[in-house]
Amino acid sequence: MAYFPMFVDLKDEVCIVIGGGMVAYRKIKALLEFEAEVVVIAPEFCECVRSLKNKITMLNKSYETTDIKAAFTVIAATDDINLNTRISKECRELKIPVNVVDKKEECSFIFPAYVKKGAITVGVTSSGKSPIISQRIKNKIKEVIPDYMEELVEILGDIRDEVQLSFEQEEERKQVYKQLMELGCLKQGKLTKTDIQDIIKKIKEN
Ligand SMILES: C[C@@]1(CC(=O)O)c2cc3[nH]c(cc4nc(cc5[nH]c(cc(n2)[C@H]1CCC(=O)O)[C@@](C)(CC(=O)O)[C@@H]5CCC(=O)O)C(CC(=O)O)=C4CCC(=O)O)c(CCC(=O)O)c3CC(=O)O
Ligand SMILES: NC(=O)C1=CN([C@@H]2O[C@H](COP(=O)(O)OP(=O)(O)OC[C@H]3O[C@@H](n4cnc5c(N)ncnc54)[C@H](O)[C@@H]3O)[C@@H](O)[C@H]2O)C=CC1
Repeated sequence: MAYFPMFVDLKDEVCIVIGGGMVAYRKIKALLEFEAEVVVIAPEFCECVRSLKNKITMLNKSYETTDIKAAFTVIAATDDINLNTRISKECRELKIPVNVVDKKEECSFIFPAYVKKGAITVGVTSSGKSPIISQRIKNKIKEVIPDYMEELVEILGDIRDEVQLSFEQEEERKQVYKQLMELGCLKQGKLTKTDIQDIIKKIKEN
């Protein structure tokens, strides 16, 4: 059985992390990279979590059921197995997606190992079977995505409306993107306005 990679927009969504140890820290770092609004609840925070104090809200207390009411998602990352199980149950009752760091069966979603380059994200999962293998595959993938892809994806993203308006046929639109992508890779992301207009013109004329 394999898990489906569902990509979620976390920008400004309230993500509540219960627990303030190293595992929580890893999850917090990931959530912050995707611009979530992170609230961390724990009676004790490790040094790493404390170092993020300007980017997160820290509530120095033990978990209570009412804490999760307004959450978009919850991460149960305490070292107390029974508490993690309770948090999972309470989230499920409220239909809040929950991640539980010590029990895959209690998660409604799991974290991937990922590579992020601007808007490009590659996520790897072993569906809970071996995080260390996911980590290894991620490190290999990191080596093969050129840095210029970040810039190129922005350029191609910015012209979508114009291309949509200029070409009626899907096949023509596809040709525009394909040729721009190939030229963009050749020029390591440095596509100019003239490059774009030339390709659009050439395809219009055909
Ligand atoms: C199910 C899941 C739930 C979830 O956390 O979402 C889960 C669960 C558990 N992890 C455990 C252990 C380790 N986890 C890591 C590392 C990562 N774990 C991550 C995700 C996930 N871990 C989800 C499945 C992901 C998948 O399918 O691949 C990553 C990918 C993402 C992240 O953490 O954000 C991140 C790599 C990030 C990166 O490098 O990019 C390492 C390696 C290390 O520490 O360096 C070890 C030690 C080696 C080992 O055990 O393999 C244990 C046993 C704890 C114990 O033994 O006490 C459990 C509990 C269990 O197995 O039930
Ligand atoms: N999913 C993953 O990737 C991994 C998961 N784990 C699991 O994660 C668990 C946590 O690991 P660490 O962060 O290293 O543990 P830790 O002991 O460093 O941190 C636990 C945190 O939980 C907090 N906590 C305890 N009771 C609480 C309560 N009632 N309310 C709120 N917070 C509470 C503590 O104050 C502390 O901040 C481990 O028990 C292990 O089973 C371990 C390795 C990887």
